[in-house]
Amino acid sequence: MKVTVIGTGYVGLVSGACLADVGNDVLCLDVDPAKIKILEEGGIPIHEPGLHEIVRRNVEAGRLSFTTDVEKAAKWGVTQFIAVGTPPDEDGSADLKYVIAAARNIGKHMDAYRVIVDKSTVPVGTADKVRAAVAEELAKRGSTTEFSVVSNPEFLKEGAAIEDFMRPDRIVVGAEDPQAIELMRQLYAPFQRNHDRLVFMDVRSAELTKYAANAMLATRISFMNELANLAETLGADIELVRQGIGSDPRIGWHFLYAGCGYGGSCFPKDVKALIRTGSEHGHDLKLLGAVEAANEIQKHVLVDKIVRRFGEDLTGRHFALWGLAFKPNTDDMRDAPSRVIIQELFKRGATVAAYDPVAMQEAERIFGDEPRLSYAGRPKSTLDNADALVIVTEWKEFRSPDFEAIKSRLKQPVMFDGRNMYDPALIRAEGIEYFGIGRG
Ligand SMILES: NC(=O)c1ccc[n+]([C@@H]2O[C@H](COP(=O)([O-])OP(=O)(O)OC[C@H]3O[C@@H](n4cnc5c(N)ncnc54)[C@H](O)[C@@H]3O)[C@@H](O)[C@H]2O)c1
Ligand SMILES: O=c1ccn([C@@H]2O[C@H](COP(=O)(O)OP(=O)(O)O[C@H]3O[C@H](CO)[C@@H](O)[C@H](O)[C@H]3O)[C@@H](O)[C@H]2O)c(=O)[nH]1
Repeated sequence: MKVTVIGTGYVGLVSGACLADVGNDVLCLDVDPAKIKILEEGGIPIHEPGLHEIVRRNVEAGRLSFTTDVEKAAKWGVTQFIAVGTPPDEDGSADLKYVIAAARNIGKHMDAYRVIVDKSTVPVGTADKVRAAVAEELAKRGSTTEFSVVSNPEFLKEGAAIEDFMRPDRIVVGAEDPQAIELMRQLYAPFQRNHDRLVFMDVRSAELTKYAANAMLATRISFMNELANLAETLGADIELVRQGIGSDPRIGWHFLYAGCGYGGSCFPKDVKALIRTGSEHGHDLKLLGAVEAANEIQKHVLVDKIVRRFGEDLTGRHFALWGLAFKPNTDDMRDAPSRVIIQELFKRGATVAAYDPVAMQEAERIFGDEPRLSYAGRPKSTLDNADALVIVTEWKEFRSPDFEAIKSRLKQPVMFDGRNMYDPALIRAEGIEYFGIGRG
């Protein structure tokens, strides 16, 4: 099938590459010429494990190409995936300007039946807006070309995006037009391993399903974070509590890790957008308001611990910080807790030496030539003259650190572990003063 994917970010590029990998002819469009140039030259604008290889393979096979030409893109695929960003607007609602611009470009140039697939995370009712925008552009040029609009939200996680796309738990498709349903069934047939993963529903339910999933996951995390803070005061260990409740299949093991807050490009913005959708329709989603508020508090928990240990005024203090990305295996720092932690340390007069396996370039872009922030090529090199080590992202390479180096190179052996990577008893036995999240 000829497929167009609009937007070559984390979702668009992964979707385009995976759809090409199962034999489709995919054209990826982006309005950012710099991104397309990188892709055309064989590079990858983002860090996502396995993505480079799959892109390279499909470009070489002639199944995957890139363009900034909106007309070519609209005329290419019978399915047109919209996978552009939907960042929060000032009022918290999802800003649909990129989605609508993409839809208009399709309407301006399409010359045959098209299935327009909303893959971006968009509020309920967006398919109607996309349909109206396309219809308006067609009407302007007197075209009666037919089209369908389908909702097909994406559930991939950064860092595991290829695996998630290739072996999805479910593929949600909101569609009403039988021709569009059949096309989506054909397109996704190669991704259905041993059972049917396609869940067909009406468009509005599909749009809401995406927000429901993210809001539920964010709720679990905020619940565990609040409980961790309570556990700490009560002298209980949240890690043991996690093990105690996760074994109940009604609760399950996933997404129960307390930490220094959830970040990324999805949970914060999607929780906000769902709250906003609720209020627009007369529903005060109190639970989600609390989820969001608890997460804001949680992003400050590590600095609160640092202040309790070193005092409110951190002038002259220097901290080693491991992990800048919002989670491991990505260079994404959108809404990353590290950003809040670093700013809060600066505010109190401290300086920071940071290490991250892949996100340091992104941090340089965000912080510019900030003199209070330096970067090290290795985790150990951040430790020299630092008052304490602060761990913000649970990269695998931090799992078995060199405790001797931590003890000898820090001014005093103090560790703040924002992801509960270590057993407090073992770290303390090493002679390191240890502060985790909710560890009794
Ligand atoms: N990142 C994730 O893990 C993830 C997972 C599931 C769903 N989503 C959702 O998918 C959507 C995309 O997210 P992302 O992280 O891939 O975004 P991103 O910011 O990484 O990429 C979006 C891309 O779209 C391009 N773009 C914007 N307007 C365009 C237009 N009119 N035509 C062509 N290209 C255009 C931008 O230049 C950019 O390259 C969002 O709605 C997001 O909520 C993201
Ligand atoms: O037990 C947990 C699990 C995650 N997190 C944090 O939660 C955030 C989000 O993590 P994760 O969900 O793994 O990453 P994303 O790539 O943001 O993926 C989420 O958001 C995507 C975009 O909508 C969805 O497609 C995915 O299904 C959904 O998991 C990160 O800051 C994690 O550190 C915790 O604090 N505790």
